[in-house]
Amino acid sequence: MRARVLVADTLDAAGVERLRAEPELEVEVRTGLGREALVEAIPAYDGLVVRSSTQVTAEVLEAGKRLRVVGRAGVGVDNIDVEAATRRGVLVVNAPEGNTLAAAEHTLAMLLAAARWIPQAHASLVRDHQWDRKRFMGVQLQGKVLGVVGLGRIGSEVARRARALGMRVLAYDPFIGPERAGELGVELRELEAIYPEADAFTLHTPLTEQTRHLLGAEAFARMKRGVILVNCARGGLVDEAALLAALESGQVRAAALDVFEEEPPRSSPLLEHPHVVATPHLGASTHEAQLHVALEIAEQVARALKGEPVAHAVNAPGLPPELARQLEPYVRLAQKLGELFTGWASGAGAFWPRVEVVYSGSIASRDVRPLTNALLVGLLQPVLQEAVNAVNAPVLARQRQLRVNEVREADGGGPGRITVRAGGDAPGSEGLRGGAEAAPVGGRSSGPPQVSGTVDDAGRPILVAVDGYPVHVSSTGHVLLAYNRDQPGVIGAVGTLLGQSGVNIAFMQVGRRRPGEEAVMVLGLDNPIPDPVARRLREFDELWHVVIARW
Ligand SMILES: NC(=O)c1ccc[n+]([C@@H]2O[C@H](COP(=O)([O-])OP(=O)(O)OC[C@H]3O[C@@H](n4cnc5c(N)ncnc54)[C@H](O)[C@@H]3O)[C@@H](O)[C@H]2O)c1
Ligand SMILES: O=C(O)[C@H](O)COP(=O)(O)O
Repeated sequence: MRARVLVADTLDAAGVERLRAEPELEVEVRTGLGREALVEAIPAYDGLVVRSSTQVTAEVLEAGKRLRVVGRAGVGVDNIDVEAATRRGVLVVNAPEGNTLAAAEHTLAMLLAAARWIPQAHASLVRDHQWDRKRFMGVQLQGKVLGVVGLGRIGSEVARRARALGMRVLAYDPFIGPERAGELGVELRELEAIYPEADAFTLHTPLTEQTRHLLGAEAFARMKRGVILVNCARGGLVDEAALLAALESGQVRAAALDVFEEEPPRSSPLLEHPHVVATPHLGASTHEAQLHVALEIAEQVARALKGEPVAHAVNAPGLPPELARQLEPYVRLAQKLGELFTGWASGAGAFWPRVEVVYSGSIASRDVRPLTNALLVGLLQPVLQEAVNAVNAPVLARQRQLRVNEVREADGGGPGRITVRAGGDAPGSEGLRGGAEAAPVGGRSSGPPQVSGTVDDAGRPILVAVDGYPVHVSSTGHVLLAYNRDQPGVIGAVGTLLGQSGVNIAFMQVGRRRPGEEAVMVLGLDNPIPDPVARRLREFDELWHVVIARW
C-alpha cells in the first residue's frame, strides 16, 4: 500500500511535485482544515506537512494512528507538540535553512520601516492624501546599537546586515561562543547588560518555555527610553500587554511586529497603535524561501517514509547525509544485535536492565548516537507491543529503566565492530530496581550474554561472536542458538530431530574454545522451528540455553 501524505498548509507547488514524484507516495493538499477536521482526517495519513498555521496537537497525533512523520516547511516547531510526537514515535522534521535570508531581510525591512515611520507616512500620503513632512521624523541607524537576542541562523544574518549599516551589534545568546560572535563582528553580552545600551532590539530565538515572555514590563523598564523593538521570531517572546504599555508611555518608541501571541491577532490593541508597524507573519514569504523550504521538507518527508535517514530531525539524532550513508549498515547491524541480544538474554528467562555497547574499529570515532538508538529499538521491540523506532526508543527505555552504556575502543582502523553485552555501569545512573547492581532478573547458566557483529563489504550485517565464541553468520533468517557439550553425536541428534520435523538446516556453525568442552552452536534454518520441536530440543541433556531467534 502506498504511504499517504497530507499537505495541510500552503506549500510551494515544487514541494508538492517533489512528493508526487515518489511512486510509493500518495499526496493530498487540503489546506485550512480546522482542528476537528484535521483530527477526523489524520488517521488516513502516514505523513503530514505543515507550516506555522496548522496546530499539530497531542490530540492530532493521538488520532494519527498511522502517522510516521510530521514535516514542518520552515523553522519554528512551536505549533507541533514535539513531546507528544516523540512519545508516539512520530518523527518531526523541519527545514531550518531555507528561509533564513528571507527572515533576516524582513527583519531589516521592519527595522528601517520603524526607524523612518514608512508605513505610517505611506498611509498618510496615499490613504489620507496628506503631504506631512514634519510628523514623520525618523532616527538614523548608522552609529546606533542593535541588541540581537538569539545569534543563530537568522540572528547572525541580521547582525551582518546591521554591521553593514554601520550599527554596533551587541548579542545575547547563551549557546554561542565568543569565536562565532567575533567572526560576525558582534560583542556578546548578558541580556541585562544590553538593555541600557541598545537603541533597537531584535529577537531571534525559538519560542520555548524558557523564552516565553522573554521581554516583559521589567525588561522594557530597563531599556533605553525611545528604544525600537523588532520581533520577527515568535509573538510569545514578548508580553504584548507590557509592550502596549511601554509604547503608550513612550518607553518604546516603535514596535515592528511580524508575529503575534495569537495568530491572526484578533482585535489586538497593538494593531491600532500609531507607533506599531505590522505584517502578517511574512518573514519567510519570499518566492525563494518558499521554494527552498518546500523542496527541503518534501525531500525529508519522502526519505523518512522510505525509512532513510534525514538531515533535520527535530526529535531524533540527525546526521549530515554523507555520514548517515556511511553509518547506515551499522545502524542495521546495531538493531539486529539488539534483537538478538534480547532473544539470547531472555532465553534463560533473564532480563538485563543494564547493557553495555562497545564500538570498535572504524566506527569508534564516529557519532554513534544513531547506532545506540537503533540498538535500543532492537532491544525493546521484541518485548513491547507498541511500535518502537529511533524516535521513541530512548523514551521507552527510560520508562523501563533500561540503560545502555556506550564504550568506545580506540579506533585501530579496520571495519567497525559492535559488541552488546550485559552489565556495564551507566554513568550517572541511579541504582536500578531499588538500587541493586546491574544484574539479571531470572537465571542463566552460561554467564552474561554477549553478541558481536560487523558488516561486510556489501554492507550486510555479520554475526561474529556469541558470548565470546567466534561464529560467522552472514545470511539472514531464522537461527537456532544453543550451548552444547562438544562431544560426538550431539550435532547429529539435533540435525536428525530438525530433519524429521521438516526443518531444513541452511548452515551450521560451532564456536568452541577447546575440544570436549562447552561450545556455542548456531544453526541457520530455512523455516521456523515448530514449538513442540523447540520443546524437545530444550529437553536434550547435552544442549542448554536453546534460543530461536532471527538474524
Ligand atoms: N517571521 C518568520 O516568518 C520567521 C521565519 C523564520 C524563522 N522564524 C523564527 O525565528 C527564530 C529563529 O530562527 P533561526 O533559524 O535563527 O533559529 P536558530 O535555531 O538558528 O537560532 C536560534 C538561536 O536562539 C538561541 N537561543 C535559544 N534559547 C535562547 C535564549 N533563551 N536566549 C537567547 N538565545 C537563545 C539559540 O542558541 C540559537 O542560536 C525562530 O523562532 C523561528 O521560528 C520566523
Ligand atoms: O518558523 C518559521 O519558519 C517561520 O515562522 C515561517 O512560518 P511560515 O512557514 O508559516 O511562513
